[in-house]
Formats: sequence, C-alpha cells, structure tokens
Amino acid sequence: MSQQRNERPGGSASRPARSAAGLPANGSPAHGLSDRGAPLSELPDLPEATVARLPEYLRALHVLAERGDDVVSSEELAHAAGVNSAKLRKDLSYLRSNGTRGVGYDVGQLIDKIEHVLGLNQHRAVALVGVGNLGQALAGYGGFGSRGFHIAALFDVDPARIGDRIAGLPVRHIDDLAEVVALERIAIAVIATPAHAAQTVTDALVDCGVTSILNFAPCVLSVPENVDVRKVDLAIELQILSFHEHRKATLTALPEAIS
Ligand SMILES: NC(=O)c1ccc[n+]([C@@H]2O[C@H](COP(=O)([O-])OP(=O)(O)OC[C@H]3O[C@@H](n4cnc5c(N)ncnc54)[C@H](O)[C@@H]3O)[C@@H](O)[C@H]2O)c1
Repeated sequence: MSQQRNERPGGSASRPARSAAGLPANGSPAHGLSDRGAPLSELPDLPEATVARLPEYLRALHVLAERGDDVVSSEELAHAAGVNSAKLRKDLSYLRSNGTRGVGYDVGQLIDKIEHVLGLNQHRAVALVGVGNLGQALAGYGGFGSRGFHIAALFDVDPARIGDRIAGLPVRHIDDLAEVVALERIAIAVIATPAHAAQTVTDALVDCGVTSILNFAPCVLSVPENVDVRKVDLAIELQILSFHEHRKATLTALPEAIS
C-alpha cells in the first residue's frame, strides 16, 4: 500500500477542508450527491480553521436552544463560543448564513445548517481501538450521542479484555475489524493503543475502508492521501501552557532584574 504522511495535529493546518460530504474539495462524487442527498455544490469548501470553529458554535447554539433562545446576535454567539465576532461573521458567511441585520441569527436554523455542513445529521458510527485506561473512559462516556456520533464497536488484542462489555458494547478482537467495519458502516476510528501498535492498527483500519482517524497515541501515523488523521495529545497542550507559564515568570522577573 502506498502511503504518505497526512497528519493534521490540533486543527492547525491551513489547507482547505474537504467538502462536508467527506469528498476531496475539488473531487466529484460518482452520483453527484452528498451523503445527505443534497447536491454537492450546496456544500461549501471551508478553511480548516473555520471547520475547527464550527463545533464550538454548535455547542454554544445548543446551550442557547436549551435555554429557549430563538435568536442570537453575532456578538452574543461569538462570546459564548470564545471567538471574536468579526471572525464568527466571516465563518458563518461561508455557510451563507448572514443573519438578519438588527435581529441576529435564528438559533434553530443555524444549528441545522452547521450540523448539515459537518455531516452530523446522519449520526456517524465510530470504532474505538485499544480499550485500556483511556479507551475505557472514552467508551463509557455518554455524551457523544448528542454531538452527532456514537461509538459502535470496540477492539483490542488482549485476551483478558475480549468479550468484556463497556456501555453495552462487547470488546472484540482486532481480527474482527473488517467484518464489523463493513457491518456498522464505520468510516471514523479512534486509536487508543500504545504508540508501538498504532501504525499496525492504522494500516488495518485503512485496509478496511476507514478514512478518518483520531489518534491519541503519541506518534506520527502514515496514511494514504484519502485518509484524514487528527491527533490529540494532552501532554503537548500542557507543554504549551508550560511555555506560557515560563514566559510569564520571565516577564515578571524582568523589571526586578532591571531595577
Ligand atoms: N493524547 C492524550 O492526551 C493521551 C492521554 C493519555 C494516554 N494517551 C495515549 O493513549 C494510548 C492508550 O493509553 P492507555 O493508558 O489507555 O494505555 P493502556 O495500556 O491502558 O491501553 C492500551 C490498550 O491497547 C490495547 N492494544 C495494544 N495493541 C493493540 C493492537 N494492536 N490492537 C488493538 N488493541 C491493542 C492493549 O491491549 C490495551 O488494552 C497510549 O498510546 C497513551 O500514550 C494519550
């Protein structure tokens, strides 16, 4: 299998995102329709940074909807999502959601629009590989369902774990991957194995047709061009915060050193 690095850590990459239908931005599907049935021309190509902010808007909008708010101003939504309002207006203009001057955005319509663009209105099945400390915590978390996806299958290699049930799902052997991925129509997988196993697991997932991977293992994965990888590393996030702490301490010490 020809492979190349295709990793996008932490959403910082700047290349245009794929279309919401999961197809290459400039590619055209065989049937000319998105997976929701809408013509692909209706699905915009978005900057990666905009795609990364859409889930934040969605989370904030759901809170507003639960509170009973029907409309929201760009300033209010931007504040709730933690971005500046000019950036929010620009992001939403890509979705052709410009709101009503002096009124704001219709909360329900904007939720529908963002869920449509993110492809969340078809509830995606996700496989989780590696059911150790981290994998068990992820598998047992009940909050994914309300965010547009659910963990549909669990895999491991440890004979002591195979057959265990977590949140009602059996832990299966990784040898069953192909069968289950096809049965559950899984396109997204989460890797929570040790780093030394992650590339082998990735190759198996790709061979089964998985095209999006969320990698928790601290390593770089090689994947074909059509596969998207995102990496989550809390240690890196903490190291970045450590840098800021270090810098703040240096700046505080500076005036004392000068005087
Ligand atoms: N990204 C983060 O912020 C973060 C935080 C904690 C842990 N991690 C990483 O997540 C991974 C899991 O951590 P953990 O503490 O749960 O480890 P763990 O050892 O408790 O669990 C790993 C599981 O993977 C299974 N496994 C090993 N090889 C496998 C294979 N080929 N196929 C399927 N399953 C396999 C093991 O049997 C085990 O159940 C590690 O790589 C760790 O470094 C990342």
